Amino acid sequence: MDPVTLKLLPKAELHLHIEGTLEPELMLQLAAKNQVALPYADIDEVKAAYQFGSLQDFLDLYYQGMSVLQTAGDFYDLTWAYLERCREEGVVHSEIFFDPQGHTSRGIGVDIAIDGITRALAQAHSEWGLTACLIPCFLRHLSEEDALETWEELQPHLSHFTAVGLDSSELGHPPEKFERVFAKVREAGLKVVAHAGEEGPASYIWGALDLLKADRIDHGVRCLEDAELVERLKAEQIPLTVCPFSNVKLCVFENLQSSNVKSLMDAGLCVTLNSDDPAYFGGYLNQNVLETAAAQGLSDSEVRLLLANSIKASFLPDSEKQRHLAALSSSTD
Ligand code: HPA
Ligand SMILES: [Zn+2]
Repeated sequence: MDPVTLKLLPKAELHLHIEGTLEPELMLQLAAKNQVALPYADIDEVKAAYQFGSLQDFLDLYYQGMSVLQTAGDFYDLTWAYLERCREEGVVHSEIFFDPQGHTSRGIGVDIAIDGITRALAQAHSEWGLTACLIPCFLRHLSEEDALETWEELQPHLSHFTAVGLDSSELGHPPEKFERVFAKVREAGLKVVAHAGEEGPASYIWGALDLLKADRIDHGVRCLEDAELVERLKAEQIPLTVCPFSNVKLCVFENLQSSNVKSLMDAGLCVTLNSDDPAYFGGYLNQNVLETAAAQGLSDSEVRLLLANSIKASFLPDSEKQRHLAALSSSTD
């Protein structure tokens, strides 16, 4: 598919960490403003540091990078820059993760992050009609107790959230560690999403489904190692939010050619493509879609199916889904 056509097609992004949209330029600018010391002299040094051998390598720099975010205005600027990118790329709806514990652990209250992020979301909605959901995630390398405390801190802000997620270091931190806190999340009427089967085994996807009752699986690419799991994901059409550039940068796959996007689609699964942490992984949504389609040999109708899946798998109301799906199917290239 050509880039101009892709830009014009309505699409949703469902796996995007707002802290992972922190471009090196803004990172250095905020570091100078807020007097936060970073181990980089200039933008080239920041970019040169983005060579990751694993998820943990990335996370170490990701948490360091977010330390420059100090004020509500900083969170606003960060979010606004991403939303402008959505406008340019024809993303009509975005479901945005943020990591409360990545901020509270360094003395920045959840209210500061939420204030800045939601101000930018409201402005994009009023200026060009972009819709968004905000999804706080628990950091799985921290304790259950820490997640429970964070859940309490989020209580005054629940009306801003559609779902709660689970992210950070996967291996050694299976979903069962967070069964009780996600029971509270569901009792509060929120949806559940969880990173699973990125670096971790297929059993973590079972855990996310059966114990956390996840509505969607973030990444999930290792599901193909378990035929019974694939049957379950297919039968229930549980969406997978796959992030091709992320998977290559974090060495889950060697390159886009060896990614399993096409195999997941051929297995009848509800696959969506997403950018995860685009400032760190080398590209935003449309570049992920275009380069993955080329590398995997996807036809234009398969690309359209991925975009339709992104709308269907979103947490938008049915009427909004129907509106976007109608616009997608009426646009011909
Ligand atoms: O891809 C990811 N996996 C786990 N945690 C994360 N936090 C930001 N990005 C990621
Ligand atoms: Zn992610």
